[in-house]
Amino acid sequence: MSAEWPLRGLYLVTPDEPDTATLLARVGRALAARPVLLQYRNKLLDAAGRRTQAAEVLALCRAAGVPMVVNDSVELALDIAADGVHLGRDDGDPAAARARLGAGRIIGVSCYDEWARAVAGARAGADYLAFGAMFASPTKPAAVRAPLELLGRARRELGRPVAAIGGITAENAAQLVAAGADLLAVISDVFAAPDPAVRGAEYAAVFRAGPRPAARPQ
Ligand SMILES: Cc1ncc(COP(=O)(O)OP(=O)(O)O)c(N)n1
Ligand SMILES: Cc1nc(C(=O)O)sc1CCOP(=O)(O)O
Ligand SMILES: [Mg+2]
Repeated sequence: MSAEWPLRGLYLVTPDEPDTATLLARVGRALAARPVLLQYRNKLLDAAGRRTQAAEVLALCRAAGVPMVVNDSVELALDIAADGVHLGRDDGDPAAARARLGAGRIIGVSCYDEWARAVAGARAGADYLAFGAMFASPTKPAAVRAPLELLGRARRELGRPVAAIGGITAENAAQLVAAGADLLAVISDVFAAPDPAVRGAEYAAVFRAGPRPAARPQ
């Protein structure tokens, strides 16, 4: 399936849940919050376990009409026919990923706190550029912190949707959207909540108040 453009809204990233039934139950609730994008991410399972989970999460996303990207692996994205991939500094070259995936699939690139990575990612054809960590992250406590100003600068100068990640909560989300974030990438605040559907739905109001979306990259 293709993503709705411009990409703007809640972007859910799955937690490291080893039990597939538990993960699917949590994802099922979270999808009820109508995220614009979901990333399958698991840093603990082996490749076979990740493939099984990713394929099952993709089926839930398809049923909900939500595009799903895979963290780290172009091969896994191709294998299960996901909607794209998210690549960090250790995950391969975004331009090579574009050559493998073609024009229709989503490629997101981690930029951390580094402007040069954002410029290179935009040149390589990334569909969105992710900055973080914006706040202290329960999932990645050692992540480098990124200044809020990078969000607005990327939005103004690079013409790509901008994702913010790291320690985002429904309470601190508004300042990120006001600063220029199009996508709020969230793990703990939604997936550790008693009901991910209820917590996820709290993000909708933040986007109604924020700046206008960035144009789709050419
Ligand atoms: C939306 C989004 N932004 C950043 C990341 C982090 O990617 P990376 O640095 O490759 O770290 P891991 O997620 O692989 O641990 C992300 N996954 N998603
Ligand atoms: C996967 C990831 N990448 C980050 C970065 O800064 O690049 S922060 C992060 C974890 C985000 O999880 P939570 O919403 O629980 O803080
Ligand atoms: Mg990675």
